[in-house]
Amino acid sequence: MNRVRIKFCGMTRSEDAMLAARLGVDALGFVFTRKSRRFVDPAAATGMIRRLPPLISSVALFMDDEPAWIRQVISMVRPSLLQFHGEESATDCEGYGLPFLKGVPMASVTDVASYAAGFAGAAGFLLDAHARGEAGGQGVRFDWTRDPGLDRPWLLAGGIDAGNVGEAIRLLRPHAVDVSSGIESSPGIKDAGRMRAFVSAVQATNTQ
Ligand SMILES: O=C(O)c1ccccc1NCC(=O)[C@H](O)[C@H](O)COP(=O)(O)O
Repeated sequence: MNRVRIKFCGMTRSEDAMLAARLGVDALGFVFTRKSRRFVDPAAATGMIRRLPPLISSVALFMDDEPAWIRQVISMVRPSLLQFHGEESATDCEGYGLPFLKGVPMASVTDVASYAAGFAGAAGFLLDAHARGEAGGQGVRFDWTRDPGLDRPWLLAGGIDAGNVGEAIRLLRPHAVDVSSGIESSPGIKDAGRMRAFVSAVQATNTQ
């Protein structure tokens, strides 16, 4: 069975990013929409990313942001991937020449496969609990008995933590899990113990 990948999202501090790297996390998300409580300045994110060891993906997250801002962030940060969390169209998402993930607002989307079909160029999808127009990173989960029916890679997000990620993986077998609130002491401030526990819980499912 494939190893389930891990993405930590909403990184704002270098010490958290470095610990995530040591723990073997596959991807780190940096939130560049000012709608977020986890907004990080692109210069600060660039510094964090440059200190990371090779082969860890950096993901730049936006939500209905101005193209000029997105281009500015890309030219400074040089992320591996983009993540769009709002009402961006497929054309919007494809316009930057980088692989991208599209967030799926599960509270509003009943047919996930049809939604995904509208984004043929997506590298993958991030299924999150919130409704259309709402920010992610709320620590809320969706109904994990819903089969998304996707034949492309997707990340499970929303309300996962060390205590429930094992159950989530067993039920859904996502390509990856994405967590923000579940490893934090407050928005954007990651907790070392919660990060360690989360990675251990995911690794335990990889040996089952
Ligand atoms: O994290 C945010 O503040 C945020 C704001 C606006 C749009 C998206 C946002 N986060 C998206 C993510 O990828 C989160 O990691 C995902 O929603 C899971 O969050 P959580 O339920 O807190 O683990």
